[in-house]
Amino acid sequence: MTVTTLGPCRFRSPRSGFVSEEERVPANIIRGPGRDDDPGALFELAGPREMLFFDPPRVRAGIITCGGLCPGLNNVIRSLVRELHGGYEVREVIGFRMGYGGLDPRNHHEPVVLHHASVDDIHQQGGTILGTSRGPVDVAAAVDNLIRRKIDMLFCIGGDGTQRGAFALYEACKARGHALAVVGVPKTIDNDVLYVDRTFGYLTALEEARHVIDAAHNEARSVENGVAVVKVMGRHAGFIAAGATIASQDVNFTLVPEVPFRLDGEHGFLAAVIERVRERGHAVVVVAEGAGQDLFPTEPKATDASGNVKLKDIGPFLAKAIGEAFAAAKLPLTLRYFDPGYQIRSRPANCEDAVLCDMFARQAVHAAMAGKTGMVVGQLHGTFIHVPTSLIASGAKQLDTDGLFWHSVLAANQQPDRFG
Ligand SMILES: Nc1ncnc2c1ncn2[C@@H]1O[C@H](COP(=O)(O)OP(=O)(O)O)[C@@H](O)[C@H]1O
Ligand SMILES: O=P(O)(O)OC[C@H]1O[C@](O)(COP(=O)(O)O)[C@@H](O)[C@@H]1O
Ligand SMILES: [Mg+2]
Repeated sequence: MTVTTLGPCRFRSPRSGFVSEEERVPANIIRGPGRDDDPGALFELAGPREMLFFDPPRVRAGIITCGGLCPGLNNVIRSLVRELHGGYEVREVIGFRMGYGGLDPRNHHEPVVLHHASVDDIHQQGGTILGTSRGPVDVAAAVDNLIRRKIDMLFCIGGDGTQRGAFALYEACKARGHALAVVGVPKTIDNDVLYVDRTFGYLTALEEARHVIDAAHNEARSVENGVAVVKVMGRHAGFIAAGATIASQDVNFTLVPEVPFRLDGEHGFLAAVIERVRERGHAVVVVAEGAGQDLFPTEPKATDASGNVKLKDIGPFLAKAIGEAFAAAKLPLTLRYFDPGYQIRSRPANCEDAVLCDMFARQAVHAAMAGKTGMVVGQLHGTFIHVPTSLIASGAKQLDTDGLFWHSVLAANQQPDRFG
């Protein structure tokens, strides 16, 4: 599975610790009885190349952040800038502002020049110093701008949408005969990117979610019949809800998009909450924002500026349903509702995410210098790889409900496999 390269590599790299172009990382590594020996896709190993497509002192690089916030965005920006300037001594690094919209000069988001010193302490801040946005950009105008500014490589830090956008820019540049290395760094706290073991920001999100769950647990167990509902992010995948449940061990119900559930009936979710409260006096519910969407009436679905379906708000819906169920059962209830989504994703990166951000960023620079394009830095089995953008953008990762991770959730919260 080789990624596209802009052309022959004629310049010697100033870096060391080179990896070979021939080294490959298999998608499947488990062998044994009943297992297919097929290694699956073989990905290029990420890392510094001895020979480069670009002559470092002539390089002009661009960086952009798109989509929702995620802990570690500034860490990635910093390490990109430091690797480009410090590792390769490139000519110029430009930060495009406010997401893809900032590539179109008509939007008047003047780019900033990023120096070694200007990114000095940005990794200590949450958010992104460049700004971000959702919504389309005029690709022709964006490419005109990139060509006019003589940008050789563009680092696109973002989720699936950003990587689709990056691919559109790469294709448009190719059609215009401009050799642009477009390299993606996968971002999302949802951790739902294919061919990436763990996206940066995810562990910080778990840590923050756990603090909120601790508070929810304290609130619930300090009153009579206390029920706390915590809604966490996770549009199509329940990795945050599941991971926070395992980390906390105080959650009693975990609802995720991958496992549909029924509210009513003898084996429904509401009966289970009532039973738990009757037995133990309190309950903590963690729900991913994308869970239970089929419980809402089907109607034409609204989308945000990027084309993402706007989800129905499952948190208050569940809280209301729990309130009604307790009233019908004539049980007193003290309900506490927590919605910490923005509080979580705007945090600075924790230690493990900070390490991951640095690693992703530096591999992205090595790839771009070697002229790799239309690709995203991925990670499988703890090893950094090059993944064609088309493959990353072809789908999304979800929880494996037969896997160890989800089984650990069920072991921790003791909820049944299915409600209803
Ligand atoms: N299919 C697509 N083609 C081109 N650009 C896209 C596509 N999908 C999303 N984008 C753009 O990528 C940017 C980020 O997308 P978004 O879905 O908001 O966040 P994320 O990258 O985190 O998934 C937005 O500017 C959006 O318009
Ligand atoms: O930023 P918005 O528009 O409020 O959207 C919230 C969404 O952003 C996220 O935090 C991240 O989504 P993206 O990775 O697509 O940017 C989701 O978990 C959540 O559904
Ligand atoms: Mg997305």
